[in-house]
Amino acid sequence: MSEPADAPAPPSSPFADLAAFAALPRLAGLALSADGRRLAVAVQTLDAERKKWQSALWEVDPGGRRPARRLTRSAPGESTPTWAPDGSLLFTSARPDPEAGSGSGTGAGEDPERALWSLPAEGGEARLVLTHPGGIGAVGVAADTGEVVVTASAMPGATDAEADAERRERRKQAGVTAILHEAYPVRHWDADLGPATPHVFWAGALPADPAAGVERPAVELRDLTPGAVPPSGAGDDLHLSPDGRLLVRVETVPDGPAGRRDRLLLLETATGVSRALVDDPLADLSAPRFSPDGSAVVCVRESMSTHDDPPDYTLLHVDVATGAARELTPGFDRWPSAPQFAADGTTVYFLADDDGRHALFRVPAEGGEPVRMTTDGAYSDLQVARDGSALYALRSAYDEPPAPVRLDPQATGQHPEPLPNPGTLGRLPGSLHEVEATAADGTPVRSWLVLPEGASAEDPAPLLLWIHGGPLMSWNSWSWRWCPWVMAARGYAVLLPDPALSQGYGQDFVRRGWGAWGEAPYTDLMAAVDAVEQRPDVDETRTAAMGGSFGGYMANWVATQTDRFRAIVTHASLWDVDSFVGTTDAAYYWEREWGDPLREPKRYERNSPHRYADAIRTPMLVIHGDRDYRVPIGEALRLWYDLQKRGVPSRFLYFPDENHWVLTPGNAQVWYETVLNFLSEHVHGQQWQRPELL
Ligand SMILES: CSCC[C@H](NC(C)=O)C(=O)N[C@@H](C)C(=O)N[C@@H](CO)C(=O)O
Repeated sequence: MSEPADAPAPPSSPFADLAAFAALPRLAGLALSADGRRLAVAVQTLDAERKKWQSALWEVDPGGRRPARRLTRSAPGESTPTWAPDGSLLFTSARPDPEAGSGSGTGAGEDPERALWSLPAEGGEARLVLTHPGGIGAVGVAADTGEVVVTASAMPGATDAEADAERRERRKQAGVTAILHEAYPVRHWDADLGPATPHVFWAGALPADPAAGVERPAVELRDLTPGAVPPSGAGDDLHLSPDGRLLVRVETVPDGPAGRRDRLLLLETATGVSRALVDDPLADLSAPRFSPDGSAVVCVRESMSTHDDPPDYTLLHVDVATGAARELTPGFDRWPSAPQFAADGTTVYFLADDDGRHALFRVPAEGGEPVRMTTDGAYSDLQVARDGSALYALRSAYDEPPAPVRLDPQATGQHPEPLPNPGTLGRLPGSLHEVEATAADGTPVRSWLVLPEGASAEDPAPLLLWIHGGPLMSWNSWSWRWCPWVMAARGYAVLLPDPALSQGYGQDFVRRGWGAWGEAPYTDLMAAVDAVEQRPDVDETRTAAMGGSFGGYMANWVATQTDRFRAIVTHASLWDVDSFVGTTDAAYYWEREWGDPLREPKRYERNSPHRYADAIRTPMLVIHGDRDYRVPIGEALRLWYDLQKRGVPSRFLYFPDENHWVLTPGNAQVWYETVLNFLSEHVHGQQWQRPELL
């Protein structure tokens, strides 16, 4: 948690200048080399034209001594860093092959698809390793042998890359982009599913660099999933055993006429023969990881939610030979994720939301009590040193963007050591506090509160309630997309509450809001606002509310229930829950909770904001991207029409080519600019300023 330092705030905080904010480096995707001596991290920065974020790979010293250094550079950028046991660094990139024409498959004059590249251990130029007409997705490397699997989308009926490329070309030449679906679902986030389907391909041992003048041998891809069928295909969630003999992967299978669920498959890489490892009709399985000796797999089991019960998560320890599975975290009242074995296989590390943090835990592989190892912050990309000496991860917090850290594999209560990296920020324009309110039923509701510099009883700050999405999530990590510091730099206090349905407070806290989104989640939010409005440094007469996705649902709901806010911003929001559930990319996910609207209309009638549109008095800013398949654009179109029809002062910021998020720097800047101008108009009573570029 940050407290204001004695030194005055730098006058030119990047959070006060949207262009400078967009230019801050953003870190993601950490990878530790097999010898534990090198870390690679992907760093996004603006491209030369400031039109897109470009990802490059940087090396970070695990010892914390040497400064980070940039390893790769190209206009399309590089991502998915993965070390091979020989010390070479594999990554994916859509950069052109300097040797195009030598049989690499990326022809001159065409935009190449994302391919697999290798940067030699000793440095020098990266070389192109393999391509596929559908582009390379995930990359898996066997820890001991260095053998490689990749995922790539293949056209139906194509038996090799040549046939695949030919089928794509025929569609292109004929001007056909249509997709014929015969099964649900048809879209995912912002991607159309089909006609190509993801497959897993075996690349095996990658050939060593040839001698000068000798042509590089082509890598043959063998399809390990020839039966992958639309719409789901073979996903990216997979892991190779250390000896490369086995692959464990998540397979999505039909669950009823229009439902899907995920099971674990075990596959022999030499033969492609596979068997179900965990196939549970009442649960989704994910995140499988082999033990260091390959005899066991640890994975996440998510029980399928029902009309009455939210999902619950646990870790399974599965014996590879017999398929016998046992729960590793029974009775643990948090939702474990991203499990991994310790170097000696005796312990499993995992992450879980806990009390406004995304903490690192460990549990004995034999089973036992999970132990929380970290105090503050949110961890991801955990890397286990093979000699057991250290753990590495990206750590962020509400007041710190993701950065690499070193952790002790044993200690609890850790404040890990930060490693030199290119993403370190200067001072933030305010301070972060943790606050607690009490709901009407006595349940504690905790929130983060960002206070701008100078907020005091003499000069109280206007308040912005920011509601998180999910809804089964928690405010616990840095967000570039929902950055409260941009608001703090303009003098707003920002309240980030975790109401009923949030993760990290136990199953009963989720259950309080299940199927009743307009009840406890809403009243918890109001309790949190009531409590901070008592503070002398917060101005209870100048308040606004905003949220995205489920948070947008809630912003809409708030608009229908109270006039206490001066303005409401609703991004990618659900308005008519019935139409949302039927048109989102995974309708079956939501119908488990909400029910079929024709047979069980009650929840829809009680909790859908559109039914209470007549009650809205608060000015609203509606924001939506047309390529949002999670919350389809129809929600915003109808909300906007309903507001206009009723004469509610409102504006609609429409992004024709953005998705659920806003992913380009220019659009992200006008997103913040429009939101800030809308707040200035209604919270501060200033003249509306139309952003110059809109
Ligand atoms: C862990 S909560 C479930 C997320 C949910 N998943 C599906 C399959 O729909 C989801 O995407 N919910 C959105 C409506 C939402 O609120 N998304 C949040 C979080 O991803 C957002 O901030 O966009």
